[in-house]
Amino acid sequence: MASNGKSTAVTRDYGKRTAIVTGSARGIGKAIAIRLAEDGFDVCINDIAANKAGIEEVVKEIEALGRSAYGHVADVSIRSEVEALIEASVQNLGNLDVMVANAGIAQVKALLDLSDEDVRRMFDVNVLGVFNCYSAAAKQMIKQGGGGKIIGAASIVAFKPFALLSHYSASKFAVRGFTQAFAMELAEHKITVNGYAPGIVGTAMWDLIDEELGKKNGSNKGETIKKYSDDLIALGRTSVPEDVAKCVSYLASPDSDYMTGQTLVIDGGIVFN
Ligand SMILES: NC(=O)C1=CN([C@@H]2O[C@H](COP(=O)(O)OP(=O)(O)OC[C@H]3O[C@@H](n4cnc5c(N)ncnc54)[C@H](O)[C@@H]3O)[C@@H](O)[C@H]2O)C=CC1
Ligand SMILES: CC(=O)C(C)=O
Repeated sequence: MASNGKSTAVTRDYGKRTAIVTGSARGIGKAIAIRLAEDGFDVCINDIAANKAGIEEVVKEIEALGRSAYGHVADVSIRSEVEALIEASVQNLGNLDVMVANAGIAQVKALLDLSDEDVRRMFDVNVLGVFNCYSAAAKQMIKQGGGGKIIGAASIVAFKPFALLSHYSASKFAVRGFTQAFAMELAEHKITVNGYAPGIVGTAMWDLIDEELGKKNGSNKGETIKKYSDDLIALGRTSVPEDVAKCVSYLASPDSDYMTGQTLVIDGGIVFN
């Protein structure tokens, strides 16, 4: 309170900070990258080669906010590409403070129809991809010696699977498991590791899920996501990527310094733990 009795705004300057967000050419990753830039981070935008144009657009949007941005194509399922991503980000933007392992894929298929290749691909991207990001980021942060924050994309299906999304759900359970295990082993290096668990977010991923579930239950485009949202979400609307970005902003900020090993549900009220 100022001496004239009026409250004064608290401004916090955390100095130069950088973050990498994987799978950030679109969707939730893009919203996280933009939110972190608004929070004062310089941001490395990563995605696969097919989304190079998206990477370039997000880089421009962040630069227009007055922050530095650097775009780098890499497939998170390949360890050497993740190592090169981190090295290039450090070279272009400076030391790594926050790694957001956001990239992921989904597939709608009945459990008994899944091939080895379906399961392998899902785990390569969603589990090995997160493991590669967590572990390569941790090594970089330990080398830097100043701690850091590692954050990964889980889902509400990491708590309770959705039918026809079984191998996807299992991959997100594994993300939650790795998040807890990495948190235990990295605490001594002052690195926190947390996850975020969105619910039903209107992105390209749910366009695909809506279309595939619709084919199975005879619904038109847009009807399945509407029905799931109406039936399941207490707050009564489908999530937007910015809902998730606000949660990740907290996990990336010093406000979450005393939290580690947690996976925060941000779903408008579907799963109640
Ligand atoms: N949309 C939703 O309702 C929910 C999404 N999630 C998770 O949030 C994360 C982001 O999802 P969305 O933005 O909805 O998906 P999206 O499909 O719109 O975006 C995912 C991005 O990751 C990229 N990507 C895929 N494989 C990659 C790889 N091997 N290497 C690098 N980048 C890769 C894609 O090219 C894409 O740009 C995912 O991990 C997803 O599983 C979790 C819960 C709900
Ligand atoms: C895609 C996803 O994780 C959900 C819960 O919809």
